[in-house]
Amino acid sequence: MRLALYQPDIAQNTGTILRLCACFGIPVDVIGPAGFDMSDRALKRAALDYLPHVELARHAGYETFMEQRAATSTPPGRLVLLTTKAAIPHCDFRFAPDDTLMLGRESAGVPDAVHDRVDARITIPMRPGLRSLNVAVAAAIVLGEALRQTGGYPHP
Ligand SMILES: C[S@@+](CC[C@H](N)C(=O)[O-])C[C@H]1O[C@@H](n2cnc3c(N)ncnc32)[C@H](O)[C@@H]1O
Repeated sequence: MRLALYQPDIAQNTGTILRLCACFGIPVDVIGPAGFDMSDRALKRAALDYLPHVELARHAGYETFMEQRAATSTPPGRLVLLTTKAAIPHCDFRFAPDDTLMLGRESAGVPDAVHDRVDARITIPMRPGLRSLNVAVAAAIVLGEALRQTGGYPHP
């Protein structure tokens, strides 16, 4: 399991997600350009001292991210997009241990060209009329379900 953040624009959210992934041993891909620098104080405040404990890969853009995935010696697994514009509820989706869960940017999600290129799209069901969850909250909800299904929680 991996998490990918598409052009994140709020440092606190990325810091919170990095801490989440440090705790569960989940590698993170940050797909640029991001709306902040990785040395941002707000990111560090949210991630606390967990940053050295997360495996972080940074990519200049979506194309380089996809090229790098294709270049790995083992098949990269599915790219699963979390989006409010999907029909499959995350609880009904069968996760696999090699899935990469991709989250959109806070301001605009992902562009149509990215939306159309992923292997699967899933949504966290919400009450009608409300726009979306915070990206870090969405990451925690889906990562929790994916780890539960795949037996991927750490076994201390
Ligand atoms: C603040 S939301 C983005 C809202 C943006 N206006 C849009 O139209 O996508 C940031 C990201 O959190 C994730 N997210 C938020 N709520 C979600 C939900 N109910 N289901 C799945 N993903 C969600 C998605 O990855 C989304 O791109």
